[in-house]
Amino acid sequence: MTCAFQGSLLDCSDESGPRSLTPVRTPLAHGAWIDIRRGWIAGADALFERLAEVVPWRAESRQMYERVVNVPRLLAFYGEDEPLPDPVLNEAKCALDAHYEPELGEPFRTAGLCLYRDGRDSVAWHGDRTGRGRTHDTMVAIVSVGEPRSLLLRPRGGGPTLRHDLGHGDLIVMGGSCQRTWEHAIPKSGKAIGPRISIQFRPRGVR
Ligand SMILES: O=C(O)CCC(=O)C(=O)O
Ligand SMILES: [Fe+2]
Repeated sequence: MTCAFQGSLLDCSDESGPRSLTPVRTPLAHGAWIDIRRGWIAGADALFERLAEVVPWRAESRQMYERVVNVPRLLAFYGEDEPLPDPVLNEAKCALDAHYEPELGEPFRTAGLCLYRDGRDSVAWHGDRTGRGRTHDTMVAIVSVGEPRSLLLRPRGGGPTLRHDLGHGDLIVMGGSCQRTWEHAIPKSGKAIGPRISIQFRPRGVR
């Protein structure tokens, strides 16, 4: 993928697309950290509408003991060579690479998309530990559009839970040892909550 946009466009907040990438870093215990950039994507509501429409959302099911249960969210996955479903996601990936590649040592390669239709959709506590995230430091960058949902983080060995409400173009990057020493979750909510889409950019071999 080529990055055909000028750095200065990033600061053009009337345009849709990523604004300047000026995250605030919070070090966590055990060598993990998170970066947060609120309202990173301009035009996030329109991006939500386009993604809800064009992405081929799939329901997944999972064997749970002797039952097959539906995973309570819709999913789509774009592998390394697959075109992303919206040009703003290309711009976001290029901006993430420009900012993080010197530290990460490699570009982000894949994009996983999740659609939480309402407060009943959720994802249980987990680390992105399929592949290299289990053994190596890495980064997972998540862009959120639509209605904010709480992303919870807690140390794997126990400790207080952190909570960040993410939506409307917010960016969070989980880095360092976060996928193996911490867990994250999007809990169900009993409130009437509108839909949210998250876009997770990951390097090769991290899932
Ligand atoms: O929706 C989110 O922000 C989190 C998604 C997530 O943790 C995952 O798909 O691995
Ligand atoms: Fe995850």
